[in-house]
Amino acid sequence: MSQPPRPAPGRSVTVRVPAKVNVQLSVGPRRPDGFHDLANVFLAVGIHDRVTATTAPDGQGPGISCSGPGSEHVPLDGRNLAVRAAELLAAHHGFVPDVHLHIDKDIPVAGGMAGGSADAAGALLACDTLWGTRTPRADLLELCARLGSDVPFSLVGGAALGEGRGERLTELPVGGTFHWVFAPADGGLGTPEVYRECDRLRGAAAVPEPAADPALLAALRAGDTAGLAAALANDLQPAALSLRPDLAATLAAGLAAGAPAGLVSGSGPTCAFLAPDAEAAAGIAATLVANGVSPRARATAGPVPGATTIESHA
Ligand SMILES: C[C@@](CO)(OP(=O)(O)O)[C@H](O)COP(=O)(O)OP(=O)(O)OC[C@H]1O[C@@H](n2ccc(N)nc2=O)[C@H](O)[C@@H]1O
Ligand SMILES: Nc1ncnc2c1ncn2[C@@H]1O[C@H](COP(=O)(O)OP(=O)(O)O)[C@@H](O)[C@H]1O
Repeated sequence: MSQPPRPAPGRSVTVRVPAKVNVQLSVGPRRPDGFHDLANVFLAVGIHDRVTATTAPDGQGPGISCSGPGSEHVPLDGRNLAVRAAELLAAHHGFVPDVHLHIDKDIPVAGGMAGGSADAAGALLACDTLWGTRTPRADLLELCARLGSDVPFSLVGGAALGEGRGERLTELPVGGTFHWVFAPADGGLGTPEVYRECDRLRGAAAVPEPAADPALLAALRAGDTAGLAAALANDLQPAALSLRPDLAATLAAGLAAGAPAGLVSGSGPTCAFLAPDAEAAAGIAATLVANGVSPRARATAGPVPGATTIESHA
């Protein structure tokens, strides 16, 4: 094994990485490998985790710590996707990583907003910058796809259509800013469990191949909130509602508070609502907090950029 370029101890790089909402999640039949082909229209939104990579003493492998809401549910060992990302990047370049990773979480954990994927993409970018390994973008995207289906999008951000498992991205033009309210729920939903429930609910019914909705893509391109509201669709929503029937009341409460449309974000249980503008979004979030439906409801907007270095002392 070769040695990494070794910045002085204590050098650090901080990357911020956005959450996502799936404005369309079209799920095809279960594949022989257990995954499902998707037409997954991702939008990156302004809720971010921060990943800081700091040079650590030799020979210890990656260390990990985590702060912020829900951090007690994040594994602090080799199961952590950020740790796996650092190990994978180091192996790609042929060395053993000596790095400490700190994750400052703001993305709801196990919430259907790709928090773990964000941390993986953030760790890849932070370590690549800290180590000066200058990994080509195409290689970084390939490493992302090995870490998880959603990880490439966390690196890229903006809006994109994910095909295959969701890892094959085509960036999408967006003609404006969309305003959102996110209503996190207590507890999480396991992604594999939600896909399994989707298959169970479908039973023997024929499942069409997944396809992106042209009306939804046109609404994104035009920055047309009403058009996007009419086209929002999530094939995993019936499964998430079957596992968490309480989410139906959250969706109804968001509409009652004035949102033109709402849906479960990805595999859930976070619910997402579109709003006509920033002021309306703030009002809907305040209502959901005040009536106790979602004490952590918050307003934000998208699209926003993918993983971005915000501090470098390397
Ligand atoms: C549902 C989505 C929507 O964007 O995200 P979340 O809402 O959970 O964040 C994604 O498809 C989740 O992507 P990600 O969380 O990266 O999944 P992976 O680690 O690749 O796979 C975890 C498990 O989910 C299932 N899975 C995932 C992707 C896919 N196209 N088909 C699947 O069936 C498989 O059971 C797989 O073993
Ligand atoms: N860095 C990480 N942050 C959050 N969860 C992580 C991380 N690494 C591994 N996990 C695991 O991944 C699971 C899914 O978390 P997350 O990615 O936040 O949700 P989702 O897949 O619903 O978007 C968590 O239950 C946790 O056990």
